[in-house]
Formats: sequence, C-alpha cells, structure tokens
Amino acid sequence: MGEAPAFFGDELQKGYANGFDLKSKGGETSIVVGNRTYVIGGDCEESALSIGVRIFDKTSGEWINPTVLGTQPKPGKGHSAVLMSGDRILIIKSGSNSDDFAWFLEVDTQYVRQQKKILGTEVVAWSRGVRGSAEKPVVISGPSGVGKGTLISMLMKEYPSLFGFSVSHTTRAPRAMEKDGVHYHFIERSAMEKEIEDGKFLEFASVHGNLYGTSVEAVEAVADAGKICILDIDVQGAKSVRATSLEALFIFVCPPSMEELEKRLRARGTETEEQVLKRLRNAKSEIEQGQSSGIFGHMLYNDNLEDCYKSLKELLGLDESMAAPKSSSKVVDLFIDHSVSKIDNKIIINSTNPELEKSSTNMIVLDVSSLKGGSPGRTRGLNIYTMDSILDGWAGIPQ
Ligand SMILES: Nc1ncnc2c1ncn2[C@@H]1O[C@H](COP(=O)(O)OP(=O)(O)OP(=O)(O)O)[C@@H](O)[C@H]1O
Ligand SMILES: Nc1nc2c(ncn2[C@@H]2O[C@H](COP(=O)(O)O)[C@@H](O)[C@H]2O)c(=O)[nH]1
Repeated sequence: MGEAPAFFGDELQKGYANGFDLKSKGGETSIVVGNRTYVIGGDCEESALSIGVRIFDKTSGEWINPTVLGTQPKPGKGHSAVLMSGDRILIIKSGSNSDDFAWFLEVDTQYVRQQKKILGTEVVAWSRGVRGSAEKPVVISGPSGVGKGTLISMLMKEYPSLFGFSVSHTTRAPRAMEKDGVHYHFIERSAMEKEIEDGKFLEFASVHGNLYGTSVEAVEAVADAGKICILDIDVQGAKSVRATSLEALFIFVCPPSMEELEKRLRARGTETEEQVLKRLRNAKSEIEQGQSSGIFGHMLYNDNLEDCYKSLKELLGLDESMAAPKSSSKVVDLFIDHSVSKIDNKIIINSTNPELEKSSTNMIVLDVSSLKGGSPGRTRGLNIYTMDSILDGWAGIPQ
C-alpha cells in the first residue's frame, strides 16, 4: 500500500484513452479490471530494470504492491495495454521485436488464484507471449529406475530441435556423471526452501527424502528456445502441475514387475543399499497412485526399451520428418508510435508514424484465438501477422 501517484484521480481522467478501458501517462499505463485499477510501468519496487505493477483498490481506497511472479519484462520505449477477458492484461511493448513485444499480466487466472492462496498475499504473474502452435509440455512420471530418464534421453537425441528438458532443482547430492545446470540445479535445502517461499517454483515435492522442484524459469527457458518442454517429475509433482494452468500431456511409465525394477535400480549402481530399499518401498505407492489417481492420461509399460520408446513416439505423434531442424521464425519489430484496437480475437496494431502510412508494413495483427497455457512460463499459441503476409493471402509468418 502507498500514496496515490500524482496523476491519479482527476489527472487520470485526463490521460489519453487508448481505445480500451485504459489511460496512460508518462511511462505508466492504468487499466481497470472490476473494482481495481492496475497501474503498469513507472518505477518498479524491486528493480528499475523491469516494468512495475501497483494496484489501486477502489473499494478500500488503498494501494497494493502485489507479489509479482514470473520473469518480468524489461521496460521498452513505452507500452500499450489491452484487457483480455478479465483475467489477464495484454501488454504490447513499443520498439521491441516479436519475441519480446507481447506480454501477459495475469491478474485473475487459475494460477494467480492458486498462488494467492499459497502465498497469502496479492499476486500478479507475468507471462511472455510465445508464437507458435502451442504444443503442450510433456510430464513423465513413474517409479525410480523404471527408465524415464533413458526414454527422455532417447527422445532428446532423436529430436533435438523439438524437445527441451526442464532442469529441476534438487537438494540431493550429484551422482558421478551429473553436471550442475544440465541434469539438475543442485542446491542447499535452506536456499531451496527460500526460493519456494519466494514463489519461484511451479511445483516441488519431497521425494525419497530430498527436495525436488521445477522452477518457473526452467519451464520458461525451454519455451524461449521454441521447444516442447519435458518434465521428469514424481507423482506428487505431476498432481501439482495438473492444478496449474500449464496444460500438459501426462504420461506414467510402469515397470514390467517389481523384481525387474529392483534389478534396474541395482544395476544402475547410483544409490546406496538403504536408498535402493527406500526407492523400492516408495515405488509401490507411486505405481498405485499413478494407475488410479486420474492424473495420467497415458500409460506406458517399459518392458522392452525399444518397444516402449516406439509407443512413446506414437503417443507424441512423432515421425522421422520431425527430427529435422525447424526453420526459424521471422522477427517482426513493433512500431514505437502506434495505436491499438481489438476486433474479436485479433489485436490490430497500426503505426501512427506518417512516414509509414502508405507502406504495407504499417500494420501488425496479433491473433490471440489459440492462446494456450499461461503462467507460469509462457502464454503459447500467439500468432503474429504483418500486413505483407496478409496481402500474401494470410500465409502468415513461418514458425
Ligand atoms: N526397458 C529397459 N530394460 C532394461 N533396462 C532398462 C530399461 N529402461 C531403462 N533401463 C535401465 O534401467 C536403469 C534405470 O533407468 P533410468 O535411470 O532411466 O530410470 P529413471 O526412471 O529415470 O529413474 P529415476 O527416477 O531414479 O531417475 C538404467 O540403468 C537404464 O539403463
Ligand atoms: N516433484 C518433482 N519430482 C522430481 C523432480 N525432478 C526429479 N523428480 C523425481 O525425483 C525422483 C528421483 O530422481 P533421481 O534423479 O534422484 O533419481 C524421480 O522420480 C524423478 O521423477 C522435480 O522437479 N519435481
């Protein structure tokens, strides 16, 4: 809570409307959602390097400084804001390129509501708009030693440009061949507990006596690389992910028998006898939960490795042609001076620079009809067209 900024009140009424329920002054934009006014921009409490957010609650007449989750956008050369269906605000950053100009400030999504309950504070969450076909992340669970890691390695090796691994945090000690930042982010328990408190994790769980968790940043890093995110997490983690707005494909891998599972765990040779026994005890309840909880839409039996890998590829709809590198997206720069309008699911951004008036590059269309997911991470499924591509028969920009 704090003092109202100088422009609020009468001056806010004088600010220019940007085609929506929006007023802007200096580097700040305000947008009304129900009985609240979100003031976006200006000084950020935590860092001058990101776009700040404050909320004015009309009912109480008080200012709120919310907990801001997700990677925050860096300030650009100004921005416009558009209210999207009451739960999120689209922020369009002037002068930025297509990988950075569309951001969503989530104010009342399922994820934000869930985090409000967990953190007990007012929460908003940033999520960057990502172009493309909005393919779902893949969550793979199963008891320790069943072969999740082996299957994931095979997938990443065959389809390096399609899949990216979400690198988890863990408090367990690294194994001989494991590299920090590649297999896991190895972290002290107290540091991880602090990061959990700070809302840095999409999910976390205590597994076989250690803490494991997927950070928001780990998922964002994969989406930023334009890849489908693969999460290797336990059943508790999968349950938590199901409760977020991250729409994912949930796969559970079963062993052919407990005897075979034990054989694989022992043959891997990475655990002490005590740890092997603990993991085997936990495996029983994990398999029960995996098969009965309704979390997992797909089951795989890892008896013969090659057969199981083939089933995984079928489930993911993969064929050989998808192993080829993807063509890169054309980058579009957003005009510094522009006006914004919304027609159904299309956001039309027109340049107001007179020099561009007659040019076919004076309009950009954001198609938000297939938005998927949301915070934490990225809002996928954003399509961006320029006037050129529209004139070319809506061919669109290659993804
Ligand atoms: N179908 C299979 N047949 C025989 N051995 C297998 C099969 N799949 C995996 N393995 C072997 O079993 C061991 C355990 O596999 P992996 O490490 O991939 O399991 P995991 O499910 O990732 O375990 P954790 O959850 O502990 O990380 C490895 O040595 C691997 O080579
Ligand atoms: N809930 C989460 N579980 C995780 C995460 N990363 C890994 N795991 C699971 O832990 C066990 C043990 O892994 P190991 O590497 O010590 O053998 C295994 O079932 C993993 O799936 C996570 O981020 N969250």
